[in-house]
Amino acid sequence: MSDAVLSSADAIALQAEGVSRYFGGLKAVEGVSLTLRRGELHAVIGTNGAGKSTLINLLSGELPPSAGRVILNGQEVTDWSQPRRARAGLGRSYQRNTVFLEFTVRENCRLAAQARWQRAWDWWTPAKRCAKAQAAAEDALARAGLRAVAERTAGTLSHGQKRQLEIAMCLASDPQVLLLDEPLAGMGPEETERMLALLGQLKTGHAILLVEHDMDAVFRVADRITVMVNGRVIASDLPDAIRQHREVRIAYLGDGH
Ligand SMILES: Nc1ncnc2c1ncn2[C@@H]1O[C@H](COP(=O)(O)OP(=O)(O)OP(=O)(O)O)[C@@H](O)[C@H]1O
Repeated sequence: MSDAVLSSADAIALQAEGVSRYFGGLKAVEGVSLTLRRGELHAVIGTNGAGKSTLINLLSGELPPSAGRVILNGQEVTDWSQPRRARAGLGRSYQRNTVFLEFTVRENCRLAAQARWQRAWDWWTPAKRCAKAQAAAEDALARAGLRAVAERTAGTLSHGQKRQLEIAMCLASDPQVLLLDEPLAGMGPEETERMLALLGQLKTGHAILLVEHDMDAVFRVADRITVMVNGRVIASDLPDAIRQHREVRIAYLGDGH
């Protein structure tokens, strides 16, 4: 079959088709299909161990699926490595902090940008002379609202600023699709507000898949919500419909009324 998958809507940025991942006998992700559109923030929620991070790993290419297909911008990428998917426009952030604490905010962004364009490089050229990576890093710093602290050592940032920096590092690789794993974890109210504002802005130019436990935040920013329980999708709909969804209320929100 041809790599090119015909898509009726150009707006579709990323698709999972019947994606599964087994760890021995454990079905961590089972037959998940999901569509992520440009300009959309699509949240994936579910209880601990529901398979959300595993799903992100399958989409980003960090884990191969046991079954199913992943399609990025109309092209099947199931067999592509994570770096190859990143070069094709798929960016991700992690639950754990991946910032280099001893480097400045700007240096962290430049490193992330360099990873994106390394193929086009002469490795003997010092990093700071790579104009494309520099420009991408500066743009990412500005979009993430971190210009004022660009020269600060990352280790001196607040927790919320570090999470913002992670988003900036993701943006520095110039992705069209952002996979964000719990960007609000451990944030106070003010930091949460700042991050939600940032996500709202980023939505315009990106397709965003957000895994998040903060339900208030999810229902405020999400255009669509997919609910996972025990590796499976039990509902995928607009936020208002998810709120009313009986199975979701029983399985996840804790009541059936
Ligand atoms: N590398 C692995 N090897 C074995 N089991 C794994 C592995 N990664 C995840 N699992 C298991 O797969 C299931 C789904 O885990 P996953 O981390 O995807 O859930 P999650 O929804 O992201 O949970 P949380 O909200 O707690 O982060 C869990 O039972 C977990 O223990």
